[in-house]
Amino acid sequence: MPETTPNILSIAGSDPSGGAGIQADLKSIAACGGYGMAALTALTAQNTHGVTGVHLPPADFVTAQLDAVAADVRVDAVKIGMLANVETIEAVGAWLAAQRTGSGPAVVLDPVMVATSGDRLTDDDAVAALRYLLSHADLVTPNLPELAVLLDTEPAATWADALEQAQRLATQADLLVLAKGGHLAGHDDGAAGGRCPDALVGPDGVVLELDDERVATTNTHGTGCSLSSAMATLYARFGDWPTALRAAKGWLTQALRDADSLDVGTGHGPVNHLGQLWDGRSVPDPRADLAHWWELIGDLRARIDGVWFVKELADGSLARADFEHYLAQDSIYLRTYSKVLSKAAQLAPTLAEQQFWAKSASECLEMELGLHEARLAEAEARGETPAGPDGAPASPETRSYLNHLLSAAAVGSYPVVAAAVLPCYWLYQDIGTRLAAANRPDHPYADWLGLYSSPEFDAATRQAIDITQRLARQAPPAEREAMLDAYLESSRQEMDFFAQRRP
Ligand SMILES: Nc1ncnc2c1ncn2[C@@H]1O[C@H](COP(=O)(O)OP(=O)(O)OP(=O)(O)O)[C@@H](O)[C@H]1O
Ligand SMILES: Cc1ncc(CO)c(N)n1
Repeated sequence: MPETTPNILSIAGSDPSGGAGIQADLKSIAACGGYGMAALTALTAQNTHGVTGVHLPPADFVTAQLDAVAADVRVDAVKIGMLANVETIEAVGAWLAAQRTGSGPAVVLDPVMVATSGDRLTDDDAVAALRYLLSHADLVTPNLPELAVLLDTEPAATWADALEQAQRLATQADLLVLAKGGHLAGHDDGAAGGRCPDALVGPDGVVLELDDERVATTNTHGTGCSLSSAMATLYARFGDWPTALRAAKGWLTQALRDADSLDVGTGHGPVNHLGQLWDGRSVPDPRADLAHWWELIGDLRARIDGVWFVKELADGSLARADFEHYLAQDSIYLRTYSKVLSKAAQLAPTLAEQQFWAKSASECLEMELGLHEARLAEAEARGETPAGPDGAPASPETRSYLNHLLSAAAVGSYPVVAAAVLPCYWLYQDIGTRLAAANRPDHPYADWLGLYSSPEFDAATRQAIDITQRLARQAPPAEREAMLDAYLESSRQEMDFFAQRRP
């Protein structure tokens, strides 16, 4: 593994049937790429039907376990589960307070109160102490009944209520809340076709909402334990909570899909924590996911639609002189962009990819000829001759975009070149779809807008995305970072290109 493996400490109770508690935590931590450690706060006698007994070690022995670990091991993140009574909560709180001076470990608190089976796992008088413990956590992961108890209110009946309650708790306790849809009313376990939303909510509202499928299984024992330890591990690996949630949710949903291939007990069985590893799949890194890259430029995409040129081209108010300036700059751009695509063809390891880039490079030149003809027509309409493609000077914006692409082509690897050329396909295709939709027979640029969207260009864009996606997944972290940097810079340049003004 190229990254340093993070050390994750679970402070939780034992479930001897292995589906929840520290047993679930250790499996989840391992599945998500961490080194798992566990300090026991409670022993439960438990199976897939419920809890039949609880035995608690003295609180100072919980402290002794925590001190032994901390005296020796760097702890990157802590997941806290079942804390059965006030003494244990206070012991863990005091230990956390000592750890969290300066840059201590990230802390995920799963405020376990009731098992999936309905059995109570926490004393009534411990609730106030748990509220106090929130001050030592970065993220709290209550299910809907626990969220309501922490706020001293009724459980949310709708997802909108749940988000509102989560924001209230985030504001009160000044931390992130992971609102979980597992208990959403009207969503019985096993119901097919339903959704199972989760959301990260901060004091200012929803940070990330994921609405995944609800897996039709009754084997959901320990999902809360598993999710919270996955969050601790993936945060330690990736360094931010939304990325951790994307990865954790994807992993957990698959572990639920794989759950029925286990045969553990006759009640609510466990999820299949390690099934993905057995199948040779580790938790995919969301930072290598191009859908995530696309979201990273969400603000920029929204701004492109508001750029004067795009707006005026769409509504037809664009001045002819501005249109001509754009045609001239686009000509210059395409000539060099075609060379960069040829570089991608030169670097491509397979015949299919070499052919794809070479064909794209050639199509760019055909498009350039089309632009040239359009400029001739514009100029002829005014009785002038336009500057030839080799004569028109590049604007500062055009030059800046091309310099970026040329430096990627000069020093970048094949994956970096692919990432650098991608936004020109993807953003153009995206804007083009909307521009083509704005077309009408009497539009002054009707012919032109008609060119903006074609099934061929859509297919080429899809292929460029697929190639880059495969390269991003295969790239080691440093190269993936370089790919993302090149992609983000090209996206900004694309925006500035559209926004440029005629001198
Ligand atoms: N049937 C399901 N399909 C997909 N995801 C599910 C399903 N049931 C629960 N989840 C997910 O499991 C996680 C835990 O949610 P839940 O609200 O059930 O927490 P919990 O009650 O703390 O769990 P536990 O069952 O361990 O007590 C959430 O990410 C939730 O979306
Ligand atoms: C030990 C333990 N911790 C947490 C839960 C919550 O699922 C459970 N059932 N058992």
